[in-house]
Amino acid sequence: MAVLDRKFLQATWSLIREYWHSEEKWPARGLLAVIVTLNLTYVYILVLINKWFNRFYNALQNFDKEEVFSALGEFCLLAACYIIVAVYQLYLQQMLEIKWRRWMTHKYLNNWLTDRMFYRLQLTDSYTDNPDQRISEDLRLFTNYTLALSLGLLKAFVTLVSFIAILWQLSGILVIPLGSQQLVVSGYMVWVAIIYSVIGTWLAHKIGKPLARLNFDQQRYEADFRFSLVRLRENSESIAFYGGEAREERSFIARFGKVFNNYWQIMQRRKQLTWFASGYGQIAIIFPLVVAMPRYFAKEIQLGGLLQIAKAFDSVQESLSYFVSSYASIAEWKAVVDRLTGFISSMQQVSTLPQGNSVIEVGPEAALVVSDLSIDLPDGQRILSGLNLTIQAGESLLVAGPSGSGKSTLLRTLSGLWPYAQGRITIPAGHTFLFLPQRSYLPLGTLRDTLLYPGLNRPVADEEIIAAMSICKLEGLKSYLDKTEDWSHILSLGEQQRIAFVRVFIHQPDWLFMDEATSALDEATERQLYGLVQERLAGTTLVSVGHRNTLNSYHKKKLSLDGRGHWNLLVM
Ligand SMILES: Nc1ncnc2c1ncn2[C@@H]1O[C@H](COP(=O)(O)OP(=O)(O)OP(=O)(O)O)[C@@H](O)[C@H]1O
Repeated sequence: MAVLDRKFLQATWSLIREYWHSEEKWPARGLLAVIVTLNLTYVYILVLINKWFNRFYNALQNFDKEEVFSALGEFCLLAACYIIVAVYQLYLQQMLEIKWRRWMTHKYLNNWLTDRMFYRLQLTDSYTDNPDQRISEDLRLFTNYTLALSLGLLKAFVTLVSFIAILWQLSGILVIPLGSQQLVVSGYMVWVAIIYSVIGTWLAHKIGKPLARLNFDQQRYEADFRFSLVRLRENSESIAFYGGEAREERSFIARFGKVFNNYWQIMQRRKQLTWFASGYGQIAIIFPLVVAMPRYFAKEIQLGGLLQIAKAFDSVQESLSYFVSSYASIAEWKAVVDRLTGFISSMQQVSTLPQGNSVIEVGPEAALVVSDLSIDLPDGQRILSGLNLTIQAGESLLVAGPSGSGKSTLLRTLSGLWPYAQGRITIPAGHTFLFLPQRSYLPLGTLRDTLLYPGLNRPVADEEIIAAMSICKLEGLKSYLDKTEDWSHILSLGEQQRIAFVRVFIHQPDWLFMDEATSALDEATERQLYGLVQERLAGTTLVSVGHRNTLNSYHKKKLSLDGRGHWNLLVM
């Protein structure tokens, strides 16, 4: 099967092997062993039921009442075992699946969040669409398909071996007269089943091959469509102000158009596959009876034998046709593996790029020393060239310059986020740093969680939080500390910026970097907050980015950037 090529199998194996060699390997392997045993038991019960058919129908044909009732008793026993095995087989398989998924999800989340991978992925060219979907959806599908398909394959194989033996015994010998010669075929029903299944598999492959690509695309289009809807929800107010509904609707319709068109192609393919698979399945019901009938009419076998042959043929044919019946699932599984492999290789590619913090080192001085620092854009354009700067602890610096001149990018570089920088930045050992972006991030959760974000390694009493809220003029919100809301939609931009100042007063960092952190506030509030920072965090070094002239008076030095690489440092 070209779909299951060597490269795909290698990629799948490298996805699979991690869990089975992890710290959870022994419980997982134990559980798998139980599931495999149940699968084998299941096939064994099927073999017993197949033999039972012979006994029961022969008893019926011979009007042997006693034997019929005894066979019915045997059937009850077999059915009870069958039910127990079927229930636990599925239950334990699902248990293994969710444990495997949990392990993979934790691992992928960790990889995505370590070394700011989530940020660096979107900075680089190595574009991975919807990483969130890789983690939430594809890992689920991967564990589900991998277990279902591999256990299905095992079951098909064991069924095949068991029933080929039975079918071979039951087939007897077929003698085909060829003129004056005779062709003697042993186990002819086995050969018929093999030919029937090989033709079926080949045809299913021909018809179903494009499904792998189509399923891959479908997942991506669905995710893009969903993501655009989420963006509307998140930016509802801006869109409503702009009156952008018509533009949004056009874009939704265009995205959904891709979902629709791709699904339409999937439908067509599935229709062809269903035409074929159901026709193939129907023929399989009658085909063995017809082929085995000559021996029945020749009175070589009884009715029970005929039915047993038909059932055995069914089992052999069904397991040989495993690829036909699971073609759609295999195609989807391949799409999932391709997406996960793409995601992993993007992460690997990004991890080989220089880290944003590769220019940063820790030094003994209580100062931040920038030596010969140059910053580029991802396309190689230089926006800052050869910056030399020393900020002593306790000093204050304002970074100014026209919009787009690279002020925020300088802050990103100082915080170790921006990978396109050369030179050296020495930061003081043991000092704490806090960076406030222009748009304060408000996580989902209670107001208390939001105010303490990203968390402290000491307990913070409510009194301390409320005191910080009061000086930032947010005491009106103190009754909402335990309320869970989407705060970024409720609070005004100015309130959100004041929340960032509450964080400053609670975290009390040694170094505070603020990127236009007061841009949404009136000048009086800005003055009050800067005054409070100078008064209450007297030892804190302040580095601000901003346009307003009012900021000049809170800083001792001013660094001006022009966005073409030049810079100028002024002591005020
Ligand atoms: N992830 C990115 N990929 C490509 N270019 C980027 C990226 N981030 C920023 N830039 C570009 O870098 C330049 C500097 O951006 P930056 O945000 O540092 O400017 P700024 O001086 O802070 O502007 P403003 O005052 O408007 O906030 C801009 O031209 C911007 O388009």
